Amino acid sequence: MQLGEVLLTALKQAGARHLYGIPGDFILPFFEQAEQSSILPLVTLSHEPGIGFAADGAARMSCRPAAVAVTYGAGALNLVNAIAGAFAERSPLFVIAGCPSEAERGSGFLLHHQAKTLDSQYRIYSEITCDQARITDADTAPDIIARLLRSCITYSQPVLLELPRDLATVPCLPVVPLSPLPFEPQAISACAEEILDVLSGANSPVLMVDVEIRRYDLEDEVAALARRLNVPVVTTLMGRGLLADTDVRVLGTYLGEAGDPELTELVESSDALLLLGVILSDSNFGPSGKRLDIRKAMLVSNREVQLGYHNYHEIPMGELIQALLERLPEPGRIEPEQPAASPMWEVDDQPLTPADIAAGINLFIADQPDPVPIASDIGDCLFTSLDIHHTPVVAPGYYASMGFGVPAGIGIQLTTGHRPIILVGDGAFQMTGWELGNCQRLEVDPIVVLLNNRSWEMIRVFQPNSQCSDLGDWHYAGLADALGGLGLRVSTRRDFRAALAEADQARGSFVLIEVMLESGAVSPTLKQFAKRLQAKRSL
Ligand SMILES: Cc1ncc(Cc2csc(CCOP(=O)(O)OP(=O)(O)O)c2C)c(N)n1
Ligand SMILES: [Mg+2]
Repeated sequence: MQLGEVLLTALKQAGARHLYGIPGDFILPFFEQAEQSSILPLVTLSHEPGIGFAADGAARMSCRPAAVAVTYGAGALNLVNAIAGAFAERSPLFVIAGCPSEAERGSGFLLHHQAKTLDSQYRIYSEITCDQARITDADTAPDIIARLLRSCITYSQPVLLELPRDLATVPCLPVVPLSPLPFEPQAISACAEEILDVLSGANSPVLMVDVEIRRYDLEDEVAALARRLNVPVVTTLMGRGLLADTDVRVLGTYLGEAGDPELTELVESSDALLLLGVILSDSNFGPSGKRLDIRKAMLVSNREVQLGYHNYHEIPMGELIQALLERLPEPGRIEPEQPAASPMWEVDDQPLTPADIAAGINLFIADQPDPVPIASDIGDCLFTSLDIHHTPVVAPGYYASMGFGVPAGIGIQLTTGHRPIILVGDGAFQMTGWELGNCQRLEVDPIVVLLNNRSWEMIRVFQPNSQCSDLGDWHYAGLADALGGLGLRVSTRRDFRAALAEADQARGSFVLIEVMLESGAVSPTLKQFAKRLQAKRSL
């Protein structure tokens, strides 16, 4: 096989389902191989940020690595922000960036697409990937690819492979996958027993879960652990929607003083907080009323366990959860929780609020036979998604880059086959919403709920007299037809309900429901969140 085909085969064997990318001359031989070999279906969008967010959405929802291929310099550097978000939020993306051949490097010319030096791309990516390598010959290529795949999967973070344009087509031996990184079984046992000691001696233990339990595809195991521990379960902001496909009763999302007071008190007064897969970020803990005493918590994250004043190293979360389960009795029969009665929703001519959007979507999801995954962008749509019950949600709640929602929704439908609902504000839609123009060609048909408040409202919440936040009214629903979809502009609860029903029947093309919000209409959670964060910053 040729090196490019060996790489595609190894990516497929590691779980990648598509190759996302935008070509350029430095990566063109590899693109040709991808097209001709069909080892991985090639997905192109219109702009590298879109490609990165789509691959990220696919990786997060499938719990498998996603592959992204771009050209040298202009392509790879255009992709940087999406990869930085994947790095921060622990999403396993395998980035293949074209680069000059040895002969071109020695030409003495400044090469097109080069930044400061020929190695600038590599150095920039070293800041947003957990491992990097440049292929220099076919002999070492299989081991390099095997190492990068193991790093990508082990740490659930992006890696960079630089592929010189002249090497994609050289003959190459297959990749032999590396065995998982070693760990110490005794350390796993000691750690599990210490955690169980702390939990059994506690008065108010609480289990908090976050994105890593999905990244390592451990939601079912965590659900079994929650049943056996029989302790209250909450998620972080980023972990919203976790365990939705299990029978575990999740009490809700911890939002500190911006959230439910009882849940906040339960978490902040706990004397044994087990943080499984939790990222200690300001978005997850910023609005905390009193500073969480992390020494009273047990943090399991990134192959480390922090317990009181000591740490365990190289503790794979899956191995630890298995060790805990082995030491806990099977639970008694648990009555499956009756699904919460869908809130009665007045279908009237009242103007829509963000809370109405969540209520309408909850009712829509309750009527659907298939799962309805949610992709949310940043803005008040993220806080609106917190009120959407029991469905998997993918959102950049920590790195918080705008533009994630629409492309991520496209990637989610490509990888799961389920029609997603995409929540996006008008500002973020202006950045990457145009990728909807690719839906017909890609045969995906997401339902997009666009919160049009004609403003960067989240900016205005933090800076009320902001003039620059005014965006004007772009009439987004009117653009849908030109992009190959159906556009519906709504402003009342009755209209929104009818639009969702119409969208449900309109398969085969995206449906853009443009929700007109009154100026200043924001979710109570965003208001509280901003107030809390500002109060802390002014200390
Ligand atoms: C790539 C990037 N550039 C700027 C920013 C900073 C920001 C965070 S939220 C926001 C306004 C979002 O406006 P939108 O209309 O989408 O939503 P809403 O607030 O509900 O009205 C900005 C500019 C971020 N997060 N990412
Ligand atoms: Mg807006």
